Amino acid sequence: MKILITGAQGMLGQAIGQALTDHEVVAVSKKDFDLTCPHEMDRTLRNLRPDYVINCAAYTAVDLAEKEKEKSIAVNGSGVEKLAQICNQYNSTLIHFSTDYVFNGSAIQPYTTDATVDPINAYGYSKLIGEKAITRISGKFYVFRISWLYAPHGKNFFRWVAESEQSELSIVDTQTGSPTSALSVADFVRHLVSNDPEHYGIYHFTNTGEWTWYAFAKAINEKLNLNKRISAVSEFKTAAKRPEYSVMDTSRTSQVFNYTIRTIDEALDKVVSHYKN
Ligand SMILES: NC(=O)C1=CN([C@@H]2O[C@H](COP(=O)(O)OP(=O)(O)OC[C@H]3O[C@@H](n4cnc5c(N)ncnc54)[C@H](OP(=O)(O)O)[C@@H]3O)[C@@H](O)[C@H]2O)C=CC1
Ligand SMILES: Cc1cn([C@H]2C[C@H](O)[C@@H](COP(=O)(O)OP(=O)(O)O[C@H]3O[C@@H](C)C(=O)[C@@H](O)[C@H]3O)O2)c(=O)[nH]c1=O
Repeated sequence: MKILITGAQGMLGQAIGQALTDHEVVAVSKKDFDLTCPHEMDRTLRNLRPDYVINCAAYTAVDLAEKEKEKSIAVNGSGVEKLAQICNQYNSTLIHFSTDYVFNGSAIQPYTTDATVDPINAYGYSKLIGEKAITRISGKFYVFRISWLYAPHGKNFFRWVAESEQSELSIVDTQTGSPTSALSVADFVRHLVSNDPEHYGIYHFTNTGEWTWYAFAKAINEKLNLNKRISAVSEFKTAAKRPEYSVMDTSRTSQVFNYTIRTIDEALDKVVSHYKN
């Protein structure tokens, strides 16, 4: 397969690039494929005619988005809309990633894909605009809502806990979600590209199980033998609100794609082992 990966230098883009070694991959980053430059995107797809476009490019600064709403929408909303149109025009299947932050967090059981969306921060709102545009344009598309992404590389919570010089961390235990390894997402994408059921739509992909950020930090601390003192707090002041509960139901994804998803604990073990080596 000929595959274009956008946002290839980001955390997920790198992980997916490393997982797709059996395919002809063209990896592009913001400087040559900017979601806010339709002509650049059109030219690339016209020349390349990829079977798949895996869009890992996004505006992901959750707190900054509160101040930069327009910019976040230009990338995650209008930019994604344009990309979906261009994929349609050149008959490429679009694989796109959205977020658990499209939900308001008031649920008490895992969100299914048809649960009501109601983002409570600007980033979630901008991602929802992108999802809706892709669905409206239709065509050959997969949107995977993922959550709390981390990896041995890139900027993420796992690396912050592992590398912070602070010996004591105070972490919220009032938000619950499913930390998801970018290595797991990449493995799933590899499986999808080789076994595409052409069953397009919106899906949830997370490692299975749930932790609070505090529980996640404790698990990282233990598995890496960091010996930090980690305490639970009920509040950590941030510019953007975060959902209190954003666990997503992944059962449909497992069924449709015939794929067993790793648990949060197994996935963390794997990231820890990569991180150490
Ligand atoms: N990180 C997380 O916890 C989660 C992420 N997601 C989603 O997963 C996807 C991948 O996220 P992740 O890998 O963490 O994100 P990163 O921020 O690590 O990577 C995103 C990449 O997109 C690039 N980018 C930013 N703006 C543009 C633009 N206008 N045009 C082209 N490229 C651009 C960034 O470049 P530069 O750095 O130079 O700006 C960066 O390399 C995103 O869709 C995100 O919304 C969903 C849930 C959780
Ligand atoms: C630095 C710090 C953060 N926290 C809290 C704040 C927040 O609730 C939680 C995690 O903080 P982060 O800023 O790493 O996480 P955040 O940027 O909210 O992560 C989100 O990113 C976007 C892109 C997504 O799509 C989401 O799925 C989610 O992964 O930890 C503490 O409790 N103590 C601390 O010292």
